[in-house]
Amino acid sequence: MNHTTNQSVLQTLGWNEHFANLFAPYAEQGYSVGRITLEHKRIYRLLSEHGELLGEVTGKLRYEATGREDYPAVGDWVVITARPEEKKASIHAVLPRKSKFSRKAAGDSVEEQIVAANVDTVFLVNALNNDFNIRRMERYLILAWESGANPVIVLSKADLCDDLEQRIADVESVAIGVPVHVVSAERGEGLEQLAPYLGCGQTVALMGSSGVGKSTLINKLSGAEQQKVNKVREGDDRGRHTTTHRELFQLPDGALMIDTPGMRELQLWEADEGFRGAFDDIEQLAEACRFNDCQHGREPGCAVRAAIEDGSLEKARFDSYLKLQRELAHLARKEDARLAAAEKDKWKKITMQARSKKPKR
Ligand SMILES: Nc1nc2c(ncn2[C@@H]2O[C@H](COP(=O)(O)OP(=O)(O)OP(=O)(O)O)[C@@H](O)[C@H]2O)c(=O)[nH]1
Ligand SMILES: [Zn+2]
Repeated sequence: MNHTTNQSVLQTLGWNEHFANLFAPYAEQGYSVGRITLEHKRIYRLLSEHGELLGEVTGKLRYEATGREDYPAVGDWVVITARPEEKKASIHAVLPRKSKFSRKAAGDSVEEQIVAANVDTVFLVNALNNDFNIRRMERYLILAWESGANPVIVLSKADLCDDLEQRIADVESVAIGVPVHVVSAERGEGLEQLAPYLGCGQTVALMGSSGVGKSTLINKLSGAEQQKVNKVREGDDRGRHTTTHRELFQLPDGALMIDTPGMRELQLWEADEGFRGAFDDIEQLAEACRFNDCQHGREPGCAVRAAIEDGSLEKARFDSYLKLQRELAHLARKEDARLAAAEKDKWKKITMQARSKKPKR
């Protein structure tokens, strides 16, 4: 492959100048680059200028990793040496992420797990039928603002809604400045509004609870025939067909869609910035409180309570603000405890090493 073909293959995967600059020092040393489409037990599927490869991280990367977040995630650009004849690659490094969605890793450990990286736009999907939930939307907005991707609200199942105006007004009251689009995937209505986010090389992720219509939407955006769009059929060496699962895949118009199970059930992870972004209205009100550290309880001169009393701030939104704030504070305390334990552990190891180096008497 000549240089221009390589570049154009990468561009269809979302490569751009930003990543090219980060990659430059590696390029000089002869490394290639790939984009992760699937992770399973630390085996990675990736797309590259050499086609699709199975990747494994090098011992050096593993050695230098301090936590799960240092390993590749779906959507990551990784520095590789490719062995195209074996369809394999060694993964040497992960390029710094432009955006990332994190959640607490499963189990008791308090560890960050990245479920999607380098997402340009996240579609926050909420159904307009009985499942409609404005409080859930606030939670998704925190995650979106924290991630660094641009949130876009997609209100689905428009065909099942008869008070559309009211619903849109409700959404706009919590999603200040966020684009809102109303669609019915089933009827194929409103989907053209999503086109601007789905240009060639753009990466889009879907977030929304079970049953809101994410799969239906993906199917519609992928063209009608494909039932399960993230299952791509392809021939293997023996000419039989095998089904390959991917969590990052290309839509016909050239966008990259990320649909990981992790995105579908994202729990809050540390999100101070995201919290401030999602509750910018309340944060701004709070600036007018008499006391800097006003808790908006019984303090005199509280601008937030005044806004609730005069009806300009909804009580339910304020309650939600407090609840999410508590949840994040709880998470932060657990994380602090984990860091303290890790620090203690480290010193224990160092002390033990020092002891073992002492000459035996
Ligand atoms: N009336 C109506 N029904 C829809 C629409 N979109 C999806 N549905 C239906 O809603 C149900 C759930 O849709 P899915 O696309 O499977 O939802 P999902 O978000 O992918 O759900 P999970 O896979 O559980 O996360 C299905 O029965 C769809 O047929 C729509 O625009 N209108
Ligand atoms: Zn106050």
